[in-house]
Amino acid sequence: MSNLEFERVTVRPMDEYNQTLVSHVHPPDWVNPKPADIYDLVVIGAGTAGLVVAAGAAGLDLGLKVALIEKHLMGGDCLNVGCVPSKTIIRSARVVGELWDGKELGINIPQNIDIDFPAVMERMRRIRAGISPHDSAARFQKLGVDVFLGSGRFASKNTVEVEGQTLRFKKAVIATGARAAQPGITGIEKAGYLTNESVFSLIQKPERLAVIGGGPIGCELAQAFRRLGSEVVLLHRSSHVLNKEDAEAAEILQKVLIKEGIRLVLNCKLEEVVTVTEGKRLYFSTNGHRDSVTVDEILVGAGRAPNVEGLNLEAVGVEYDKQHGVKVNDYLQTTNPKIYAAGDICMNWKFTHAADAAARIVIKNTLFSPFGLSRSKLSSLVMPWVTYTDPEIAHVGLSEQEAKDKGWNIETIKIPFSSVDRAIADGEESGFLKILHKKGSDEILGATIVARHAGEMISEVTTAIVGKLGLNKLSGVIHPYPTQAEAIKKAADAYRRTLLTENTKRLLGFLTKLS
Ligand SMILES: Cc1cc2nc3c(=O)[nH]c(=O)nc-3n(C[C@H](O)[C@H](O)[C@H](O)COP(=O)(O)OP(=O)(O)OC[C@H]3O[C@@H](n4cnc5c(N)ncnc54)[C@H](O)[C@@H]3O)c2cc1C
Ligand SMILES: NC(=O)c1ccc[n+]([C@@H]2O[C@H](COP(=O)([O-])OP(=O)(O)OC[C@H]3O[C@@H](n4cnc5c(N)ncnc54)[C@H](O)[C@@H]3O)[C@@H](O)[C@H]2O)c1
Repeated sequence: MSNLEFERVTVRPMDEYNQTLVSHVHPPDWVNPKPADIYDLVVIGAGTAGLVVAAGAAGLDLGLKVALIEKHLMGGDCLNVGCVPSKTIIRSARVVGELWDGKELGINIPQNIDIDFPAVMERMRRIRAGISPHDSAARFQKLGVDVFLGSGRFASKNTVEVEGQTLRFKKAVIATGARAAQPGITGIEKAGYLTNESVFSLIQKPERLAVIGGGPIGCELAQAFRRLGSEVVLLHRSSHVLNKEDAEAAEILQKVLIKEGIRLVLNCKLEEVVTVTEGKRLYFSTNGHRDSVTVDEILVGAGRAPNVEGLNLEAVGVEYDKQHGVKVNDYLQTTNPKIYAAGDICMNWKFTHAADAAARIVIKNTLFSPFGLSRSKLSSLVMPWVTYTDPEIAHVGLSEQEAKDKGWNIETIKIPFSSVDRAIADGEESGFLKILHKKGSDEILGATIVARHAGEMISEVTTAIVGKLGLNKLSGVIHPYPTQAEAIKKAADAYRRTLLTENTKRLLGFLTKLS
């Protein structure tokens, strides 16, 4: 790649922090190495999935030759325009949420909280730059990976081209991720809008912000911007936000969003966006009523589009579609048996930890499963996820609806946090824990937690599912008092109480009287 092309890689604003970020994840003076004769693995895309595959394969010290190709910023969405910047500004926004609760907790807070939006964003840029050495070109080079900066494209059944060089591979991995899907609303392209790729470059707070899409991106960022001082309208197509979550959980979050001053429009059909002197005007209808709202900025979080373009997948027999991405089997193998895929490019679970877990499967299946023996399967993963709103909504395993759809006989135990002492002390009683188990058995099938730190709690349930620890075992686990995680023990105890039939109760009563 020529230096001129490198210079075009910028992350706005190009302050000292973003310069540091770029110097790590797309160094301007990087010189692509001379390719090896043949690579055991060529990985296209250096987001979480690609990085984990490359580091895992090269880091084993088995002398494997691994090439990693990245066209933009190593670290992909997670580091640059996803988890890291979003969670960093959510942290600042949480302070405001805490202050708003101050009066209830006996602390009088001044009417006007002074929010320094530029400082919030600068802190985010500083922290992101500070984390970036972990995903840097230099670190991967040290690990023994040949890092190529440029756009990767299959040239033949066993070669990939990057910046005029040809890399021969034994196996290849597509880890090119996804980007914000275009919303397809009349006039929106002309009016202009932000996505996750541009919103973290803001240095001034938008006074009025419309967020399109009430998925994880929309909900997390709508709440963060509201708390950081923007007037926010959240426009969502369905009857509740976070479609993939338990409706009761979403309902709790919706109440909080509304209480915090977000205008929430559900069942929203966006019709048109027009630029007027006052700003960007969005016309929409909801439950048969036409309405409009005028804002300074529009943020779109309306799903993802897989990065399948420009890879020349047809030439290597890799099937894909533009909505769901690269087609893979349970072993993450594409329709070309030598080519695998991992992460957002091919999976419904679009999470960093899912990309990481998939990358580990790919390492195993490409390098350590001779003749296809002992391959790992995607379907064997137990996948938790968390939406980092306040309260957080965490989930693992099956939902009630999925269990019903499968025709499974299930029981649900629900523990409201209003019955958990620590949550009461914290003034955080509105959430709940729901655990699903097989009817007539203590086997846990899934759980949803709505709580300020639900994300920290869900791993206990995940561990129980993975380790096949049923509710009987969890009931014997001592949970420190007072913690919100006691809700899990309460659920386990509640299950054990269901084992007490009238006869056993009578027998126990009788034995107690005798002793
Ligand atoms: C705002 C936001 C917040 C999020 N928050 C969370 C969170 O809190 N927790 C969580 O688990 N997940 C979160 N996610 C999701 C998470 O970021 C993704 O699931 C994860 O980054 C997927 O990793 P990946 O490696 O599959 O793809 P990506 O991270 O998208 O990486 C793909 C890489 O491939 C490169 N590439 C594409 N085409 C080519 C090519 N032809 N040649 C070379 N390189 C190419 C791209 O430039 C990119 O760097 C969030 C996402 C967003 C947008
Ligand atoms: N905490 C996390 O783990 C986290 C955070 C952010 C993003 N992510 C990942 O990123 C992915 C993308 O997030 P997302 O929120 O963009 O996608 P999403 O698909 O989960 O949600 C987008 C929502 O927007 C709605 N929508 C689409 N077009 C619309 C329109 N024109 N008007 C109104 N509503 C519309 C959809 O019905 C959908 O429910 C997610 O799948 C998630 O896995 C994860």
